[in-house]
Amino acid sequence: MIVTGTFGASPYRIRDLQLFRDIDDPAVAQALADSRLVRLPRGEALEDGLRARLYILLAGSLAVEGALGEGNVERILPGESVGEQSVLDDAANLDAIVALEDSELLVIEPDRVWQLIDGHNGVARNLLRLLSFRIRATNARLRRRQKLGEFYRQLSFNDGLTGLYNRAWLNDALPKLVTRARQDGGPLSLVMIDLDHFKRFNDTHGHIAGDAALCAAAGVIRAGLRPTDFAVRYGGEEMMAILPATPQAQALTVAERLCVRMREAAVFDDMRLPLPHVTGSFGVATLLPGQDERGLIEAADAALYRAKEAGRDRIGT
Ligand SMILES: Nc1nc2c(ncn2[C@@H]2O[C@H](COP(=O)(O)OP(=O)(O)OP(=O)(O)O)[C@@H](O)[C@H]2O)c(=O)[nH]1
Repeated sequence: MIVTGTFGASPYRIRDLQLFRDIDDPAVAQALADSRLVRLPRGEALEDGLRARLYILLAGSLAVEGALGEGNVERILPGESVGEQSVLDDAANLDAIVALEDSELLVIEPDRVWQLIDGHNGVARNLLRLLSFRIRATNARLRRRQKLGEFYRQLSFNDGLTGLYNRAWLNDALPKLVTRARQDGGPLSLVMIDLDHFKRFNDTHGHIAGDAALCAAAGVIRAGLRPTDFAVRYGGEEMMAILPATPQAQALTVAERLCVRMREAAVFDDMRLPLPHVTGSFGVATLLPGQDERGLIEAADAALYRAKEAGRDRIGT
């Protein structure tokens, strides 16, 4: 950063600067006459950015990476200012300010800023307008970020292939569902589902056809549940249906329905040629008093094992 002179000796005029918009008072220009001008070569950072000063860009352009960080860069163009908030609350300016091209800035020391605010209503009004604009812009950015965060959160809870909830979702949601069931004293059932001889299906028809079969099975499960139930891909070719407020007998009916529909579901690969149907084995368990989510999963797993042992394509309890 190189000091190049003073504002009074420069060709710049206050009417071109946002903070002095609509102010045609020679006293304001006079108050700025001995304020320094500095040159910031392209790529260089404003080193004394930690000091509470007001900078007005006269030529060039700046990138300001604000407190929101993470690539949230604001571009400052000639006539615009940075640092006004630091001057007002006398706090360090933590923004990283870098010249995007060779730039020239007017530096106004905090005492001078206050002098201008106290002495000229127009400056105070313009400053309020600038701050209001910044608050609005920051709020809009935060809202966008919040929406994006929610979008990625949803994405991180879904299985990319089948669109069902994934294991991360299960780890987060199942303990809550168990706690709620305990508090309400209502039943909670879980159906563990495993596609039969899926290795053979993959080996015979290829992995892509296997993916299509997984999607078809997921579609059967999703379509066969109530809106209050949850369909999860537990891992590989294992899926799960979580049935809140559902006693064992009703859960068995649901599992039976899914088993029949899976047996009948058409599976297509990319060539749109129908492939052999896949079947599934189902293990049903209902939350017992004192049981936690782990115990519930283990009980459903054990029931699934019994269905496999009994010949597959059926329900185990
Ligand atoms: N196409 C495809 N296959 C998968 C995916 N995830 C797991 N698999 C396959 O699923 C198969 C599971 O095989 P096993 O665990 O031996 O079970 P199985 O052949 O279904 O046998 P049983 O469960 O005893 O009926 C393996 O071949 C895995 O490669 C996937 O995302 N896509």
